[in-house]
Amino acid sequence: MNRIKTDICVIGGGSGGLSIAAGAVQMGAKVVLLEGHKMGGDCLNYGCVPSKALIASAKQAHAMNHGAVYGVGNVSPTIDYAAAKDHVHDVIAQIAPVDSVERFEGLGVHVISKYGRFISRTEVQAGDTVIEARRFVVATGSGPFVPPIPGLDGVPHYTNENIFDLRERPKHLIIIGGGPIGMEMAQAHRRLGCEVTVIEGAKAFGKDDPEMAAIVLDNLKSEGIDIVEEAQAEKISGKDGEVTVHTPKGEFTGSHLLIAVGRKVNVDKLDLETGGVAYDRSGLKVGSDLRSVTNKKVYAAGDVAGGLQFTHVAGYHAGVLIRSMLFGLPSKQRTDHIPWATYTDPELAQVGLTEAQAKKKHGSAVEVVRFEFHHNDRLIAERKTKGLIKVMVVKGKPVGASIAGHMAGELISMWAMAIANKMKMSAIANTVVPYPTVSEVNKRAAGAYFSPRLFDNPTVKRVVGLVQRWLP
Ligand SMILES: Cc1cc2nc3c(=O)[nH]c(=O)nc-3n(C[C@H](O)[C@H](O)[C@H](O)COP(=O)(O)OP(=O)(O)OC[C@H]3O[C@@H](n4cnc5c(N)ncnc54)[C@H](O)[C@@H]3O)c2cc1C
Ligand SMILES: NC(=O)c1ccc[n+]([C@@H]2O[C@H](COP(=O)([O-])OP(=O)(O)OC[C@H]3O[C@@H](n4cnc5c(N)ncnc54)[C@H](O)[C@@H]3O)[C@@H](O)[C@H]2O)c1
Repeated sequence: MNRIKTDICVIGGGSGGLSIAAGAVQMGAKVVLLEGHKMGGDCLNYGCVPSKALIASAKQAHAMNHGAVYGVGNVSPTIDYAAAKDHVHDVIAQIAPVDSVERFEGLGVHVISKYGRFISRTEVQAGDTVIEARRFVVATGSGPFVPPIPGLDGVPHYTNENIFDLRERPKHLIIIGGGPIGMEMAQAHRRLGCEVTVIEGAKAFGKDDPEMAAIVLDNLKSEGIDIVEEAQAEKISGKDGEVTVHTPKGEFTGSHLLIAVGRKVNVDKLDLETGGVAYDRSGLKVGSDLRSVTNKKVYAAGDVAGGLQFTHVAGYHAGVLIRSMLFGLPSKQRTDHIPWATYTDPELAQVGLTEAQAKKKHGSAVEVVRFEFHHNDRLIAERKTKGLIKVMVVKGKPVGASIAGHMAGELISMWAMAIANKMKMSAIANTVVPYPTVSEVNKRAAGAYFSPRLFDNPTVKRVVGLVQRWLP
């Protein structure tokens, strides 16, 4: 058995683990990184990257079919589903070197391509190596949760781990789960020529503001996606090529089945009990400093840390941990400024509190300002006018923003910056943005906050009247 002593041992080479390893080694720490499967983790191999690449194929197909309104005749594109998957894998391959063993070894990280498990409170074993570290970071991510629905075991089905390898185009894809994975995949497949049915046990986009979700859902339905809400999948039957999902709202039969009902954290290979690391179904039990509540040598990052499950959150955790592990400085995570976006068309994005959450927390102190996308000149030119921004404001400061519409995922960043830095609405209103850009919707939302204060204010009118009489 080999033995290694190191400053930091990172378990998991996905979004969180790689950010921590790269940051820590470049700042002078000795780092060992354990990855039992593919470097880059879920985001690169089975998540963000392949899903956004497939969405890009779908967007292209949709554009070809919808050119006439711009004076460019509609054409019915020839869709080669297998070639779209080649594009997906080519995109993964282009990004993979950044996350590769070679790159990390080049940075000075000792990479061990094995799964790690705790063999004591201070040691982890990976293959035939025992690593003793001053600090461990568990960044083992999550995988698809496959629910125990009767009959599912006996029927072929897909998850995010194998849908990107499917090369025959599904005639009719049934998706169980109307969260971000289900809805992104639903629209991508619909636009690539599949019939699509989404079966959702509660409300689709249930974590988002219902008014904003409705804007996106209307569009998805108008593209021909059948979305059945409040229809819990209770039983599955069928065989290869003909799968039936039984729900209280009826039976739905398709050719292929995708399961997208949430995530299960990866803790089973870790032997956390032996490491004295407490955990539950949502991940390691950590404080706001991301440190295990039962073993002070152990920290968590990313999906396994029990909070929001996004790549940018895993990256943010890396920053929080580096501050505390490398410099010994107090460092806590915040969650009020974390944005997220779902990359349907139109997109759906959120940061901070939704309208309902803001009203619950701040009562009558919250003011909600709105701006509809169809007033934006650039969006009119692009014919992308379905959309709305709502900003929740308390004492002149934004506490949340919700956006449904073209480029919502880009637009939300300005509000994430404002909330992260406790900026006032005036900071957005005072910013000059180029005309004609979609970003003007942000400024117009801030303007909507000040308009009544300036234009419907009798004192302002009186002052202006007086000044005008005296000015030469
Ligand atoms: C279909 C899909 C689309 C998504 N789209 C987006 C998006 O657009 N934007 C976004 O922000 N997020 C998106 N996400 C979420 C995002 O992928 C995750 O939040 C992110 O990958 C979490 O990073 P992580 O480092 O926590 O875990 P992961 O990236 O999953 O990495 C964990 C790594 O740990 C390894 N591992 C596990 N156990 C061990 C062990 N015992 N020893 C050694 N290695 C181990 C695994 O093999 C894996 O490589 C998407 C997810 C899915 C499924
Ligand atoms: N654009 C992005 O950033 C992006 C994209 C995809 C995934 N993700 C991440 O991955 C996570 C997981 O996504 P997800 O969509 O799998 O999960 P989710 O938890 O967001 O949604 C799952 C949905 O499945 C429904 N459901 C559960 N059991 C059901 C059943 N038996 N029958 C019918 N419906 C059922 C739930 O009501 C829920 O609406 C997200 O929360 C997010 O953190 C992010």
